[in-house]
Amino acid sequence: MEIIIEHLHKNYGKQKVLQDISLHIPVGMYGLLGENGAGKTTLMRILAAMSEPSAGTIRINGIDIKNKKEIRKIIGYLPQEFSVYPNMSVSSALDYLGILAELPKSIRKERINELLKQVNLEPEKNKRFKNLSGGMKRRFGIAQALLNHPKILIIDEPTAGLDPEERLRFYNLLSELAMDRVILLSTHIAGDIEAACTKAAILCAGKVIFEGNIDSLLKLGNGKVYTTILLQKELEEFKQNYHIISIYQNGANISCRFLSNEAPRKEWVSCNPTIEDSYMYLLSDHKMEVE
Ligand SMILES: Nc1ncnc2c1ncn2[C@@H]1O[C@H](COP(=O)(O)OP(=O)(O)OP(=O)(O)O)[C@@H](O)[C@H]1O
Repeated sequence: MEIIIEHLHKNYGKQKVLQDISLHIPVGMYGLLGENGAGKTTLMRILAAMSEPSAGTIRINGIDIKNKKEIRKIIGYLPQEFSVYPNMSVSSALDYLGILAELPKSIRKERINELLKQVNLEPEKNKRFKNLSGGMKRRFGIAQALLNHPKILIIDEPTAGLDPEERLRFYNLLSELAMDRVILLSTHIAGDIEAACTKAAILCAGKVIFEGNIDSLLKLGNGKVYTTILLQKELEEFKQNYHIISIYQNGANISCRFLSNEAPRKEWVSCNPTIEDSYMYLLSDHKMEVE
């Protein structure tokens, strides 16, 4: 089970939304990280056979992406904005989607009960969709994506709007599902990738600027992250020279976490990078190269 993408390009008119993307996505959870507009949804829609590439090849479990009918049989897709008829109950909405997914009537009821258990929505099965919490709606979204036992699951921004507890529950569910599947999930939150994935790719303005293990992503920030104490009046000038990650006001002083390529100064304290730090470092370094 794998997704192999080679030299993929996608243009919308003159806009080059994806440029020369080559990725190998194996079994397990794989993160696709990037800022708003980086091209994550565009890539996912192409992989879900809902949009056509402008150039390049994609094979999913050896099947060419051009073979849309076969591809759709092995893929489950949860789009960023997923909704069903708001007044339908959870179980009848899943039944309706099961009909659309061409699940035979003889197995539909059993499959839906199985899925409701798997995503922990059984107690909610008679609730109207519109009355589910944000996290429950996302879990419903996973259930509908799993209707056909897909070996590949593509999930766009899974935890947008979820509270930390729901987010954790959602990732635990995905981890279970990733044992024997390819799960590709997109996010603009670096912490999500760290919590859930072993491998990731980072997209910036339609190009892959990193691909590899989370550990090697983390290492990119080594020796680049510092904290220092500034006075309020020093902050503006400091901002001009360094990429600030966070600031914390403490009376007249400001504690500032920032990125630097320079040799450390005595008033700076070196920090171990978080995945967010390394991601910010990679993005700012890439943008400087482009400028
Ligand atoms: N159907 C379309 N027609 C024209 N341009 C599009 C279309 N879909 C996306 N784009 C453009 O492609 C670029 C990438 O959009 P995309 O939705 O793939 O980014 P994203 O990384 O998923 O962003 P977000 O995190 O905000 O969802 C954007 O500039 C967007 O405006």
